[in-house]
Amino acid sequence: MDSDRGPRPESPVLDRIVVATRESALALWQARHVVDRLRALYPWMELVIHGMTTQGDRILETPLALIGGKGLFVKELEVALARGEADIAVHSMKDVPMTLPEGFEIAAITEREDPRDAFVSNAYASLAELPAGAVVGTSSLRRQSQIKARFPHLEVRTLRGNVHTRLRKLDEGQYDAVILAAAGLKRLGLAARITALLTPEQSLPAAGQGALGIECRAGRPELAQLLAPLNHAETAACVRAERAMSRALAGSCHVPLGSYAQLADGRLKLRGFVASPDGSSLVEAEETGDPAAPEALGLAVAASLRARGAGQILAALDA
Ligand SMILES: NCc1[nH]cc(CCC(=O)O)c1CC(=O)O
Repeated sequence: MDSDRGPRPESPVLDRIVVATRESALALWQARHVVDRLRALYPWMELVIHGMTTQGDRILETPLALIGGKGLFVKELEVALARGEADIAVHSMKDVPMTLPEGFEIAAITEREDPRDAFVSNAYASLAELPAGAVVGTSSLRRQSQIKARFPHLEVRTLRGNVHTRLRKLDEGQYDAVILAAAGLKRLGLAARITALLTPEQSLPAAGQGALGIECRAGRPELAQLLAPLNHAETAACVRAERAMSRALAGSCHVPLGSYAQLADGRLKLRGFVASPDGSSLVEAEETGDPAAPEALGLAVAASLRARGAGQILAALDA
């Protein structure tokens, strides 16, 4: 029973996968990327993209931290999975809450694109060159706290919307510079807009930045098995360490924190920071551990941060 999609197994358990995605240009790129990879692996498979608008896309002016966080980009896609309207959802791992709701799993984490933050400006070459009072656009507490701690003479202003909207607001002159994820710009063919890449010392990335996660309902082993080849083991180890650190510090987008792991010489190195939103307090820590036990490393860095005063910063946020 060969179809025009090429040879297929005698009796496939699954011959159609519906992919739920948001409809921003970046989300669609990410969904198509996963579809292309699945098509290369399973040419006989029918692959359907199911575009959806989420709360996070509808509420555009308010900083996400004030309206329920980045989970707003994920929840509606999970409802589609729960209802059986879609089989998988493709997310930027940095938008995925640190604890998934019961009944869902991340079946694969794809190879990381550039995890760094990018400085984008039409007039200045780098953060260091911005004059006192220059206006930098970002709505991420993580980026804001680091800029305020390291470049206290700059003014940080809210910037929301999808990648194209943010660049338009820069080009209209509303900001002297904006900070965006390099991964998003590169995926959208906008790498030429990157004025400078920020080093991890200037702006430590968010947990999971640059990696995609493929989510499905738990308890679908036949689906999980089809997705497994898309998992990139090194990226997954890094992202698991980063997320464990963030989770241990009650990570959400209400908390300015960053977490960034790298593999080198068979060891996993994880750096993290926690800061107050205005950057007046910022603590950093770094530990090295076994890539086979990434969560343990995440917990170790969280403990180091607490030993350096992260607990007080977190307590002040709750107050
Ligand atoms: N918060 C929105 C978001 N989620 C993921 C990315 C970029 C791609 C990625 O990190 O995988 C972006 C845009 C940005 O932060 O500039």
